[in-house]
Amino acid sequence: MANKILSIADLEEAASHSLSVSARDFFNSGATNQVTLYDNYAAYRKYRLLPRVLRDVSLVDTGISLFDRDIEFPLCVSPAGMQAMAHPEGEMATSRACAKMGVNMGVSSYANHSVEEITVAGKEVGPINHVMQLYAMNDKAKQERIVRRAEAAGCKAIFLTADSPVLGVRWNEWRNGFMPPVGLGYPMYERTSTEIQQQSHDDGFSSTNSDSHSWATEIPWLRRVTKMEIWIKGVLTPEDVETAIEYGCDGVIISNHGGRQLDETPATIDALPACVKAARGRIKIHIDGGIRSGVDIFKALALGAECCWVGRPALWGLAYDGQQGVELMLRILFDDFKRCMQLTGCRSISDISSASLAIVNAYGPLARL
Ligand SMILES: Cc1cc2nc3c(=O)[nH]c(=O)nc-3n(C[C@H](O)[C@H](O)[C@H](O)COP(=O)(O)O)c2cc1C
Ligand SMILES: CCCCCCCCCCC(=O)C(=O)O
Repeated sequence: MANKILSIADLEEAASHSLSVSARDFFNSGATNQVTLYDNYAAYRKYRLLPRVLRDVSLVDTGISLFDRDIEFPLCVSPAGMQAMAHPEGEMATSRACAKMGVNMGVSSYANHSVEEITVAGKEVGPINHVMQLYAMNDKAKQERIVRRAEAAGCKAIFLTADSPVLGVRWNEWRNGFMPPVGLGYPMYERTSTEIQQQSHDDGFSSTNSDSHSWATEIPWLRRVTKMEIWIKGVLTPEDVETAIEYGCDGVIISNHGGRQLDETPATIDALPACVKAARGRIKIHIDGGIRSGVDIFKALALGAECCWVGRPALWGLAYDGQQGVELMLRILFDDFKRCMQLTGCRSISDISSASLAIVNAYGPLARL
């Protein structure tokens, strides 16, 4: 079965056969008109690779160091909620697959398994670092419990999701009357399945989530309650990179939540260069959104990202074949990335730069960056 899946597009297609329409649309869709969802992927297509030839690429080092540990290649799995809707083992299977393939994982606050279960599952397979995704919440005592549980479970960072004061407009959820399947809870939110079923998805989010969040309320508060690194997930502008630096944050994820929050925000690969320029090396810059091949990872690094994250590909892997499906997804991206490095003449991550990229110009020859 596995040998028919050669690309992330193959995996998406295969996954769609094992998901209900409502679950598939929940995972795959973006907000309103799906403009950003599409752009995230399409924007990568305007770059072309400029290979340097006759270089010895027999030994290629794809690794980077992240949270004081080497990972196999510059890719991790983004926090995404409700993974047990894709496979009963949900986030535990994702964690095991990430550990097996030597990459890190983000744990969503809306995970169907607890951070304790997820971290243990991964660590039983091999070395792995986790980060805990967090929303600003109305109930600060509960928010603090999530942070403390994550730290006690060994998470290395908080990824504070900053793009979601309210949920994005998701027509698919309204059309399908989306509800998580009966039996699935949100243990980090201390919500049982029975409680979840009593509210619409949208109402559930707005009842727990704080829309009065701000840099001044969230970051100093987080610094007081944890020693973990603090990263801001959902940054798209150089101005917010600067603010993250002012507040002493450790990193930012250039992200538009996979096109699920505000539609018609820029593709993340288009937002990246100005953010990298503003950062001037003072804060770590990672990226997610629309990354579907090793070539996309290479392009993001060439434009200045230190590491990439993928959301939906892991969900498709899970839906296709649980832990093995997520491993397959990571293997496809690893093999493609390594091959791309070899074919562009890069022996290590530090060899990857904008010199390897050109931009398609509709009116003339390719333009060098
Ligand atoms: C089904 C689903 C659930 C998600 N849940 C969360 C979440 O709970 N918290 C969060 O910060 N981001 C969440 N995200 C966004 C991802 O972390 C990530 O930013 C996005 O999926 C990256 O885009 P990609 O799916 O194109 O790779 C979710 C994404 C999906 C598809
Ligand atoms: C406590 C009940 C809340 C129910 C709302 C869950 C919303 C999950 C949002 C996950 C996410 O970020 C996404 O993109 O989807």
